[in-house]
Amino acid sequence: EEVLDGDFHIEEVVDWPGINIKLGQVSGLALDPEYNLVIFHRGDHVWDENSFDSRFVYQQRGLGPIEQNTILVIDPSNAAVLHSTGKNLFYLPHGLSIDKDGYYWVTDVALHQVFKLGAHDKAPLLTLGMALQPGNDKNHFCQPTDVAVDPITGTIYVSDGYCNSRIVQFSPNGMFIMQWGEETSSGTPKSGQFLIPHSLALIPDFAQLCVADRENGRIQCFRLETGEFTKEIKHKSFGRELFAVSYVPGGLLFAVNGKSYPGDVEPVQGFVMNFSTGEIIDTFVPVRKNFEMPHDIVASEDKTVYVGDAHARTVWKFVSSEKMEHRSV
Ligand SMILES: O=C(N[C@@H](O)C(=O)O)c1ccccc1
Repeated sequence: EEVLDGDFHIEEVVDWPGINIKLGQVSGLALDPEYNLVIFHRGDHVWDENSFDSRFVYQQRGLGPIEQNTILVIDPSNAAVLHSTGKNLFYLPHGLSIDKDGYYWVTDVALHQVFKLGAHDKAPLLTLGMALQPGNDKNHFCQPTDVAVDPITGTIYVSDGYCNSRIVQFSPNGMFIMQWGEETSSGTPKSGQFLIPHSLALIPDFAQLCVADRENGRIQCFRLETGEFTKEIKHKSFGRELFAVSYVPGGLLFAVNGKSYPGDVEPVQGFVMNFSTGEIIDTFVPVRKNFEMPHDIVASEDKTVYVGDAHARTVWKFVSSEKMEHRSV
């Protein structure tokens, strides 16, 4: 297929007005069944060094939940806000994914919870974790980062989290099934060890789940059924941190890395990889503004890619250049 060889290039759609949408810290992006872009952002709340104590207990409850709508549904072509929801529910939004039935699955690192929401509902349909109580067992998370739902079985996978190092598997109705993963010990990180499992990409074609193992600067993939390690994808150009992954049926894996530390040579950028070989096919950066903390990435089958930035508080749209050429003709 032509996209898996060298002539594949991703470029920003520089006339897409979405970068002007007024947003808080953008934490999660997803596409709904109509290919609308859905943005999960923090409104007027921010995650900074005062947000948690040393035991990961959220310190800013007094602020109350975010009063703005934290979930925006955006028209992919003209970036119009089609629908917004999610006010007075969350304290620190993090991950967002949308299942094949169009339900939203979100995580909140302050509440240490995972929620299933209908696109037009106010109250969650399912809640996992105990509000504001960090923990590490069958019904407590610690700053859970993302959710992925198997389109075939409905099985729920949660990446948990900043202060745990595991992937937790639940049945479609939220019963704990099993977990895998452990803290990274000193020395070279081993397979199945994590240092902030930060983002999930479910790979239906290969029955695998890939995890952005953020502070280990790598992607690890596992068998959906068993949690058995299948492969690691790691490149020097990732630098120290790999923040997010997104898979497109047909074999492409997209990712964004973390901002460079002073003295690092690897720039902050997006990556397009061949899932099967792990090879990098292309890298990309925005033309307008700069990546500051690209926090999530989502891609669709037609190679449209969105990146959301928690520090730049913006979302960019990218497309593959051959598509761009048709557009320019
Ligand atoms: O990583 C951090 N935040 C991001 O992931 C995010 O989700 O905003 C963070 C780390 C230390 C202090 C405050 C924030």
